[in-house]
Amino acid sequence: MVEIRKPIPVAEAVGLVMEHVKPIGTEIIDLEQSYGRVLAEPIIARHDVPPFDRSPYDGFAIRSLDSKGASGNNRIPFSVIGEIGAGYLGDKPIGEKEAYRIMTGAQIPGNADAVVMLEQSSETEGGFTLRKPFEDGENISYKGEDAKEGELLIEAGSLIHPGTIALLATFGYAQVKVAKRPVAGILSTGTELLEVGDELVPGKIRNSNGPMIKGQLNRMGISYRSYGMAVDDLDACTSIVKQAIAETDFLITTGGVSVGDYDYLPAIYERLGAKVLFNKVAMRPGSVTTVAVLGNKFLFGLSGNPSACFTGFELLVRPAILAIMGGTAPYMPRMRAKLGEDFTKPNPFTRFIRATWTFTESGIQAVPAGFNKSNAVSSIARGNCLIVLPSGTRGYATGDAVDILLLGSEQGVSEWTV
Ligand SMILES: Nc1nc2c(c(=O)[nH]1)N[C@H]1C(S)=C(S)[C@@H](COP(=O)(O)OP(=O)(O)OC[C@H]3O[C@@H](n4cnc5c(N)ncnc54)[C@H](O)[C@@H]3O)O[C@H]1N2
Ligand code: MOO
Ligand SMILES: [Mg+2]
Repeated sequence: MVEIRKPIPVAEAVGLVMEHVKPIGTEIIDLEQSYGRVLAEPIIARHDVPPFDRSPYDGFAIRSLDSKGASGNNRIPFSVIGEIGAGYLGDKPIGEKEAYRIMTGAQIPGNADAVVMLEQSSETEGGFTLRKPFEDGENISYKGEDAKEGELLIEAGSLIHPGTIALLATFGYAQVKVAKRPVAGILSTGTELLEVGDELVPGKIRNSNGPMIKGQLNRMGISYRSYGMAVDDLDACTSIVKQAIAETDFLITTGGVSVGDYDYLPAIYERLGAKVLFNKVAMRPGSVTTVAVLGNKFLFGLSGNPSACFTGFELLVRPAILAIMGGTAPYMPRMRAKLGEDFTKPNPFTRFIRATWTFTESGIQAVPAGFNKSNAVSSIARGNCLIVLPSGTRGYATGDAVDILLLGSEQGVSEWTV
């Protein structure tokens, strides 16, 4: 008798996975290796930025009071007493109608309080003239205007991107405390599978899920151990899964999770004593996506169907990995878009359609990326988002407003909204 599985809503599946996340701990690494890692400490300004009043332009540092009354008809002459390039200091105080020639980034000297851009001056022998008055503070970039010492700038749990690295470098973090990265195990199951380099033979197909999952992990900077491909044999698969979960922090398997005669993952979870969180999700593709937990490790049983496998990874595995690393924005960003094509099929489950979003005159439009069944591989090679069509309606028409989830985005969001 075939097992009848009870589908749970996608949000519930995501919630169950997130409830079982165990943080992986932290380590200290070189700043230059930190791209893509999750910050394990907040960034608090160690000093003011900029650390001194400085010139935002190439020009002349003056005392504003000396420019009072300047106009086209009343040009005021200044004499230049020295030059300050960025990195140098002006040591003499500025006297009446005196100025330093100053370059962008240089510290404002003693009693100067304004900067005249080179373009705002007419150079003369030994100096320049002004044709407009300057205010106290005009063209000064003030100490602390960007960040004040002690200010909380970035929270722990944020993903380190190139801008974060710039901020850390500004405060002298040659090393930074980040979350450790879990190591994934990957196993593709299926007697029908050939290696990528093999010639096709009748009844067989090449393993595309294994390489795809590696790509999805690479995109996140997560390393993995590959356990290759396993034929559908319960004993052999059980021992590979056992070994894999002992050697890695979590295991992703593809295939063998449905109700077929050779779908052995459910039996393997039972043999290992793993707790199955769910084995049916009200989504398509990926309804058979199964997640189990053994000790503090996840066993992600992704579908063998390529589109379902891809979607299961993005919706359930990716946020779990980010949360294991303490990431506080683990979900794909969402936008509203106009559907670019009719989608008339009824929707018993929430549908995730691989699509391309573009910006058009009438706003953001999302067009499905072609053949969209669970077993499709062509459409996963196209597109940049997933259209979300909630269940329980009769269909969708061109122009309907829909949610889309952005794929491949470095920055995530903290709330699951589908
Ligand atoms: N009686 C039922 N049959 C099926 C159901 C169901 O509810 N009742 N669910 C269907 C759904 S939905 C999906 S999705 C698939 C899931 O199947 P499995 O996860 O068990 O995966 P397999 O049976 O191993 O393979 C399915 C399909 O995918 C191909 N495949 C597998 N591995 C790979 C790989 N590494 N690279 C490329 N393609 C792969 C495999 O050859 C099959 O065509 O079950 C439905 N059936
Ligand atoms: O798990 Mo399936 O992808 O819904 O066709
Ligand atoms: Mg199957």
